[in-house]
Amino acid sequence: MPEETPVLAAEDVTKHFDTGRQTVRALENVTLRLYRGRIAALVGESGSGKTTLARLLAQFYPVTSGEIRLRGEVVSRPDKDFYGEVQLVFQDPFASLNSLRKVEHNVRRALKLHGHPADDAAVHELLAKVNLSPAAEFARKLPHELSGGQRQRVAIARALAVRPSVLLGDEPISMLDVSIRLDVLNLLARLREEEGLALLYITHDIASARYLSDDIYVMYAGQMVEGGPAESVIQEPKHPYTQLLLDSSPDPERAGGSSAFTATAKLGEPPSLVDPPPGCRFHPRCPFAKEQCKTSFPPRTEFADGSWTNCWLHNES
Ligand SMILES: Nc1ncnc2c1ncn2[C@@H]1O[C@H](COP(=O)(O)OP(=O)(O)OP(=O)(O)O)[C@@H](O)[C@H]1O
Repeated sequence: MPEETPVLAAEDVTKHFDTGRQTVRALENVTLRLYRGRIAALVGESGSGKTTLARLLAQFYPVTSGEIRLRGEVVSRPDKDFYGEVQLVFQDPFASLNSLRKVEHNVRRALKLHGHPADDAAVHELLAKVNLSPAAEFARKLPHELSGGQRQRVAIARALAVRPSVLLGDEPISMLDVSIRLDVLNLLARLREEEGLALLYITHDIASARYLSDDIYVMYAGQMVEGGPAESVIQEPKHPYTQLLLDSSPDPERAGGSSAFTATAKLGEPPSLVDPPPGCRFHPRCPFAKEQCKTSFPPRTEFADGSWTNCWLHNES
């Protein structure tokens, strides 16, 4: 990952939700950095904290500890300028669209809100940018008159209207028909290229992460366990959990194969985050777990290929 200052970063972030009766320890000391013109994928099972991290990055709610930094500066209270830079794209495109108003209204509103020219030409240009053409025709439709993929394109156009430098995509294709998922991924890749956007792509599908991203981050039960250049993480996964994810996602292009998991790959449930296992939260499912793993979370070990992991198997101390 590059040396330059990240556009947006979560630094050593912890998030606990206090629900009154109990505390959900959703994220523990997690760091993730997004760079201009790069796509980072965040992968992990359901409940690993991916959405929570995206929402912290988008400043939907405050961190329990740690920092969110925009171009190196700590963001203490999000304002209009922050949302001019950071936009979220949800799993369900309806979440960010006013379903009672036409596409053009939805896009125009975002343009106006951030002080950009909001005439028809500006609206049509954005629709064309997300491959909705003829733009004038799509502009006059209501969200429910579109297919899921078209609706997600409108949601992306609406996010782009703000001219952000960061786009956070929370499972942006998982509700779409399989046949058009690739189109939307390709659109995101093109926007990264053409607009120099920093992109976060959240998914539980490590194969699509490999397809789209430059960097991959792997999270398990609220702990960040591995990260690095996508090919290093895929071809030489260091953390047993990453190996498990790969083993349960067959990929003919991946060289070799691991591991101690083939027999046990689907066994085990992610732990409770109210009373999570101490140490490395993966240890109850890990066939390589040592005593140390049960008591303390390991420091990061870095590798020559640019990847890193937090795993006692790779730490001599
Ligand atoms: N507002 C909240 N109050 C209490 N607990 C919460 C809240 N938001 C999230 N959690 C809990 O935090 C944990 C992480 O949830 P999160 O939605 O971030 O996971 P995820 O990896 O995005 O999963 P999914 O893929 O299912 O969306 C879960 O145990 C969830 O129940």
